[in-house]
Amino acid sequence: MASNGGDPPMVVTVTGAAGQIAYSLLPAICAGRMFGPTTRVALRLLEIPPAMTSLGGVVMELTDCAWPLLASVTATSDAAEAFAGANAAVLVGAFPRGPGMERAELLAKNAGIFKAQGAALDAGAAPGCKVVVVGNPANTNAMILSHFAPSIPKKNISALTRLDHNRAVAAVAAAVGAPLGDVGGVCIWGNHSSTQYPDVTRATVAGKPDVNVVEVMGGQQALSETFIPTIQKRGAAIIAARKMSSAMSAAKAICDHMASWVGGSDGATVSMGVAGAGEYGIEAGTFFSYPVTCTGGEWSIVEGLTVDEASRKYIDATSQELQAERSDALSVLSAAAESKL
Ligand SMILES: NC(=O)C1=CN([C@@H]2O[C@H](COP(=O)(O)OP(=O)(O)OC[C@H]3O[C@@H](n4cnc5c(N)ncnc54)[C@H](O)[C@@H]3O)[C@@H](O)[C@H]2O)C=CC1
Ligand SMILES: O=C([O-])CC(=O)C(=O)O
Repeated sequence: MASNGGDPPMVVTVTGAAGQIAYSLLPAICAGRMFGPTTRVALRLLEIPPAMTSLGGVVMELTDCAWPLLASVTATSDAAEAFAGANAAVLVGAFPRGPGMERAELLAKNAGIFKAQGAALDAGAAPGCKVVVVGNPANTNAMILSHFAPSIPKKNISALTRLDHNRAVAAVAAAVGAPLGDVGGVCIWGNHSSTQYPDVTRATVAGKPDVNVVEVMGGQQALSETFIPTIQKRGAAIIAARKMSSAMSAAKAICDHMASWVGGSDGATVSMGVAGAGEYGIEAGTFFSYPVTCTGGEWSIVEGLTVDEASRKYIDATSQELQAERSDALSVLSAAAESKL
């Protein structure tokens, strides 16, 4: 991964910086988990005014950690200040869902945040700024953000589905009794929601070419009845248990997402919510989770995969949900924006 030892630090904006994901994420960034062990970072932390006192405490803690890679910290409730010169932006700030809610129900609360922050990014981000949207509903919020940030290339905006990917990899590794790092070929298709399709039909185990992961996991019916709904509903299970949504695992996934994107995925397939060009029959421009590889700071959708009939049904269902969320976003946002989204 690139070093910037003698260069100006990388400007990294994190929104929702006083929230629970950020509390796990910020130390991981400062420890080099996102941009590597030699890249210094200048953190720009954005919060809403009522959370600024709490954010002040987070800043005190970051300072007290004495991170060698932390060049500076700015805490602000001004989006223009937070995004000015950003080389990377992690958009966490949003309302989380509570027990019994679907993520799409957050749209009415969160759409306005991504409209405003899209405009602020558009005005101030550094050229080449890489953006990951975490706040839910993440795919649709990424679409809204992209619309209001027309100067930022769509390829530089993404939605986080790496948490779902990591959940699926962990489940496969446990099922086949292999180390996590040996599992490959797993991916998440579609929306970061309960319609997502965690796909293990091409999963492999390094050094064990004879292992058929689908068979070891009980065959297609068992996948449909157990594995797939377990991954789809994992976020809800965590909320039911913690009374708060996932945070530690979300922070880890955000670091993985950015580390793969910036530093490369070493040929491995990972999952990112990105605006494709119509691959696999998905409407072009939809922020859809695809299997991707990353190299040279760019993601590429893995093309030419065979999609079996069962997989196609799941992919179509999650695609339809995203189209419905898009319509909901249209009705939530202003009439002026509606005609163009
Ligand atoms: N894509 C994914 O895989 C995941 C997404 N999430 C989502 O991430 C979001 C944040 O989750 P948590 O950190 O647990 O929530 P949290 O409630 O602990 O923290 C969110 C923070 O965002 C702040 N905030 C609200 N509006 C803001 C704005 N306009 N600008 C800046 N900050 C703002 C709040 O003051 C709060 O401190 C939620 O929408 C949650 O559903 C959570 C886990 C995984
Ligand atoms: O489920 C939620 O609302 C939080 C989240 O996105 C996840 O844990 O995947």
